[in-house]
Amino acid sequence: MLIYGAGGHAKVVASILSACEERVVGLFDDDWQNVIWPDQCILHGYDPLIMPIEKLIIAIGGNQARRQVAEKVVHSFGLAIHPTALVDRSVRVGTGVVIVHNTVVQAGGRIGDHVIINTAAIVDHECILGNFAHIGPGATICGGVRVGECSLVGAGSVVLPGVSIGKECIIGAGSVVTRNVPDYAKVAGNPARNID
Ligand SMILES: CC(=O)SCCNC(=O)CCNC(=O)[C@H](O)C(C)(C)COP(=O)(O)OP(=O)(O)OC[C@H]1O[C@@H](n2cnc3c(N)ncnc32)[C@H](O)[C@@H]1OP(=O)(O)O
Repeated sequence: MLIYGAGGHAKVVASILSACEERVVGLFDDDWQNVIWPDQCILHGYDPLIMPIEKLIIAIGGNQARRQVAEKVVHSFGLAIHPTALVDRSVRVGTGVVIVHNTVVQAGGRIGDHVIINTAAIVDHECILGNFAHIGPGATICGGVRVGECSLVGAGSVVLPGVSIGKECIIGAGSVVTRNVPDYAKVAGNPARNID
């Protein structure tokens, strides 16, 4: 597997791949000359001609940055799903998705492309997560929730059943989201309110 990015999230992705006994054979980073990476692999700026048939994961936590990289990458995308993640077999998982240690994704879910479901998050039944969404560590997304493209649900937040979060929203860490959230909103607190 190739990974793009060399920060903290990339280390988590490498840990997942290692648990899956999959080797990181190359790492792309825009600042590759300054990258110190513990394992031996090719380090380079993005180049579509390097190992063109190897799959790639964009290991960048920032949603907008991950989307920008996806627009230029020519490689096809892989998946990184930690063996401790419980993903119901009915869940439709997109491409480039990263599902971290000790997560649960319940029946009937749809996970868009390049979504991150971070450590110990719970995504309950029939949730729809848009492309490039990020569910932060320890967040609980109750049943039937929608999270729009490129939105972040901050660490430890709770989203109540059936709530719809628009695109490019930020839900502050530790929030309780009780009502629908419009596109581009930044909300936080219990109950979550606009903080822009
Ligand atoms: C592995 C990983 O690390 S994955 C990382 C996942 N990331 C996260 O969970 C981080 C989520 N980010 C946050 O919670 C941030 O605080 C944000 C994005 C909501 C707000 O950040 P900023 O835009 O910089 O806002 P800022 O810090 O200036 O705060 C604005 C106001 O909102 C309040 N506020 C900020 N965050 C929160 C929060 N999580 N809950 C309640 N209130 C909050 C602040 O106290 C401040 O209130 P005030 O104006 O009365 O003083």
